[in-house]
Amino acid sequence: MAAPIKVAVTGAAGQIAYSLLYQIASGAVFGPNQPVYLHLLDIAPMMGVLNGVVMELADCALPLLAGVLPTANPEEAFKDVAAAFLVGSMPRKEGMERKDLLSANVRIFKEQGQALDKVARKDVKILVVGNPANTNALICSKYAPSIPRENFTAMTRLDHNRAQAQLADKLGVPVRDVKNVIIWGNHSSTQFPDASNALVNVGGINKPVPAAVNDDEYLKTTFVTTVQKRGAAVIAARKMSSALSAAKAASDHMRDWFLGTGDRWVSMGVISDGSYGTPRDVVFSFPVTVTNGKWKIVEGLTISDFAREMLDITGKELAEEKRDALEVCKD
Ligand SMILES: NC(=O)c1ccc[n+]([C@@H]2O[C@H](COP(=O)([O-])OP(=O)(O)OC[C@H]3O[C@@H](n4cnc5c(N)ncnc54)[C@H](O)[C@@H]3O)[C@@H](O)[C@H]2O)c1
Ligand SMILES: O=C(O)CC[C@H](O)C(=O)O
Repeated sequence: MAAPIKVAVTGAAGQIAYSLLYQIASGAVFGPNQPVYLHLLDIAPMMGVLNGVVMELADCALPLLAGVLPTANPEEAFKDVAAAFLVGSMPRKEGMERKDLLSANVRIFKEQGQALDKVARKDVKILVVGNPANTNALICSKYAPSIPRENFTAMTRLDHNRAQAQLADKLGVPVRDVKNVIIWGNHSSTQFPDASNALVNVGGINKPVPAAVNDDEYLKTTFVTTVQKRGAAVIAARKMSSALSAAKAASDHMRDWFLGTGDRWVSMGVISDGSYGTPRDVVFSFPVTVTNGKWKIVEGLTISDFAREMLDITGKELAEEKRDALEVCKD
């Protein structure tokens, strides 16, 4: 058995963490032979609730859980961590605009970037879940200059999983038989869910999804808007933002980053190098593959005129969010 790794989860008393912690502590993320020591961060008024979560984790009697540290101090939470799930921040409620979140949440990621910079391992892998996730990841990285920028990622895996599930449903196949959908851009309603390179396994042979669906209009309209608006639809139905599916997506993202993507690509918000004509230095969701713990943007895909337009819209929103966030962080 390997030595335990320290893993931080922020917003640990919240609803996403309530599903996520079990997945991490049961081995679903770092593998069945990797013990974990959980560092759980939340704000001081939530320490009572957090202690309840700590009790429940103990009561799960999980063999891979080497220990738990609940804390309200970011520097304690991030000390020597190999992985950090940055979930803690305010979720959007019905009636709130996503932009309302930016000023409320972006400061949290400035402070946490500074703490990570001081005390985390320099090879720490950071996944930002808290919204606006892409821009929060960018800000966190900006305030942690001693950690490589490629170690900061934002979660678009939930959108990726949603897109895969929509296509599987449309084609009447199990979700595992669809691969290589892409979420481009921001984790927001400007994201571009793209099925043009997706494959479906039919009788052991991979076929292009566009040919199998045979309905371009659906792929450009209903498919795109359903995925773009899925988070809002869950909020409207549950009166709370998605949590079970968000936790599953966070597990998928970190597992694939640590253990590799195999024969499929996945969507991750990563620092843009300008690939596919996107704005540089924003956290943009691309198709990536991962080997030996390093992600790489999938290159050489054809971008249609329709896709170009969609990539430009979401890129413009990210550039605007970056400007607004830097303004908020000035003081
Ligand atoms: N990227 C995605 O796909 C995705 C999907 C779903 C939700 N989200 C986002 O995830 C975030 C969390 O959602 P939730 O449903 O778990 O919310 P929640 O309100 O249930 O929990 C959030 C927790 O964060 C804590 N918190 C607030 N400020 C903190 C700070 N400075 N440090 C540490 N903890 C802090 C709160 O006390 C609370 O316990 C929201 O921003 C939500 O919009 C993102
Ligand atoms: O606030 C939103 O619009 C969405 C919340 C969450 O990010 C999701 O995708 O389910």
